Formats: sequence, structure tokens, C-alpha cells
Amino acid sequence: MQIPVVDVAPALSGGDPTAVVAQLRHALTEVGFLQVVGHGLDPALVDAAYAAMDQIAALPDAERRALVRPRAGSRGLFEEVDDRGRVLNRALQFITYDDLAAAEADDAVGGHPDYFVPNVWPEQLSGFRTTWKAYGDAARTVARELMGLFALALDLPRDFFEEPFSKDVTLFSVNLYPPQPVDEDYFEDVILNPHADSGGLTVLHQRGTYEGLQVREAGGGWVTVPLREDAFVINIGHLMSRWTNGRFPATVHRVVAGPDTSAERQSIAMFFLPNVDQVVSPVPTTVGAEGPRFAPISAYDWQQQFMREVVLVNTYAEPEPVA
Ligand SMILES: O=C(O)CCC(=O)C(=O)O
Ligand SMILES: [Fe+2]
Repeated sequence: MQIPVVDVAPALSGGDPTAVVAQLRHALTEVGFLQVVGHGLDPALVDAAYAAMDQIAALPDAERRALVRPRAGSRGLFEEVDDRGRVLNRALQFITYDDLAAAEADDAVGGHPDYFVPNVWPEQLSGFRTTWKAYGDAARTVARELMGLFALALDLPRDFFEEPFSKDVTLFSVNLYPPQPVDEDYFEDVILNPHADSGGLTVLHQRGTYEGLQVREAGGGWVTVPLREDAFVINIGHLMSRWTNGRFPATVHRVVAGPDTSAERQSIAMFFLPNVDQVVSPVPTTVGAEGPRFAPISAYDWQQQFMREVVLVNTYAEPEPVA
């Protein structure tokens, strides 16, 4: 299996999207993972985002620790520490709305005020928040364009997902994987456990000195996603898989450590999530005579369930197929 690469530029410039949509349909149905190029996002925004990430890595320990939150808090810096005390990865996570007031101002609360836990920003790093806001807005624009093409790939109107994502509560995960010692009893060299993502689609940029992201094949083997500076890695999350009645699979992936002690990896993951009160039911074009495979669920309930049953149990245990 190879991870497909799709150039979406012809479909974004007002041209006929048919050929691009056919490639996307194939990648989404058969693999659930692809690399998208020609997306139009300014590479300077990506560079700025990584530069801001480097500032977190360079913070004095005490200042970085002040950003760490218990996982259940769901915003802030999370550290995955193994049983020998090694930090396998650090993820700074935040959502599109800084706090409840911001969500209220945008009429995005949808009856779920508790969802809008305040973001945790390193306020001592000037410009950090603005940089991430600029990157986030641009990446969400890419995600909206892609969802339009996904709609076409599902024989739906191109604007089908616009309203459901009009107040998106998208989650960002700024992932830093510190260099790891290489020794033979190191925990299988896996630094982010196998999992499938929870949301709509994931838009991920990766950078590093080695290729660490791997996707599980149907046969159980692992395929490496090549580093490509000009590409976003795109994959389907559980919620979108439900929305498509399972037609687009939420594919399992993991991150492995590098080949030597200097190996470093960073990634910027964006989990594009719909409005918090959006009810997700399999779209009619994917439901046959046997009826839908998934019951309707709101984005809120789904995220709560995912947090409870997957993230908090074993920071990304193998996901159970959901009915
Ligand atoms: O670092 C990566 O490439 C993967 C990150 C990831 O899978 C996640 O944050 O869900
Ligand atoms: Fe993931």
C-alpha cells in the first residue's frame, strides 16, 4: 500500500473538480489516509507555527510545567511519560474558541457551556497566540475546501458540510517528540500508540529528521507516511466515518521513535470538528436498504464518549469499532 498524493489545486481554482474528486474518493474509501498538495496554504504560516512550537520546547522546565494539565482538562500541555520516566511526546492542545465568552460572542455554545474549557497559552511568549490563530484560520479554510470536495465524492452538494462546520470547535494538537535514547528494551520504539482520530478530518503537517508516522494496512503491517514539506497529511476521524456510514474508514496510525538519539519530530495536527451541537447521522447517499450502521450522535456526546472510553483510559488505546 502507498499513501496516495492528491493535488487539489485544479479543484480549488474554480476549475472542474471531477478528476480531483475521483482521486479523493479512491483515497478516502480505500485507504482513509492521503497527502494533499496544491492546497494553497502559505508556507510562511507553517514556518511561523513551528517556530512558535520551538519556543515551547526551549522554555525553562518550570515555565513549561506550568502549562501542563491533567488529560481530563482537555486543554493545555499534555505529556506522555513512559514507566521509566521518559517523556515520549508533548502535545499542546487548544480549540478554536479561547473560552466560553468567545464561544458565546460567536453564538457557538449550542447548549454545552462545559465544552468551552479555557485554552492554556504561554502568555510569556509574545505573538504565540496570534501566530497559532493565523495558522489555524488558514488550515480551517483548507479543511472547509476539502470538505466541499468530500461532499462531491459522496454525491452530495458541495456546500453540504458548510453549515455543520459554521461554528467548528476544531481541536489543535501541537506535537513535540523529544529525541529518545535508543536501546533494545525501549518500549517497541512506539512513541504515540496506535489510534484512530476522533473528529471529522485531520489536517496534519509533519517535520523532522526522520519519517515517524505510520499507517496500518488491512493486513496488519505498517506503512510510513513520507515527509513532504508541501503536503498536508489528511485522514478521516471516527465522526466522519460515522457520517459516511463507514464508507470512509478512520484508519489506525501511530508514531515511532527515530533511528538514533538525535532524531526529532514535530507535527501540527488539526482535528476539524463540527459545531458542538451538530448531530451526525449517516448521509443518505451512503445508506443502503439495510439501513444506517450508526445511530445519530451529537459532536458533543461523541467527543465526551471518545475522551472517556479512549483517551482517558489509555491515552489512545486501540479504538473499538463503534456501533
Ligand atoms: O505526530 C503525528 O504525526 C501524529 C499525531 C497524531 O496522530 C495525533 O495527534 O492524533
Ligand atoms: Fe492521530
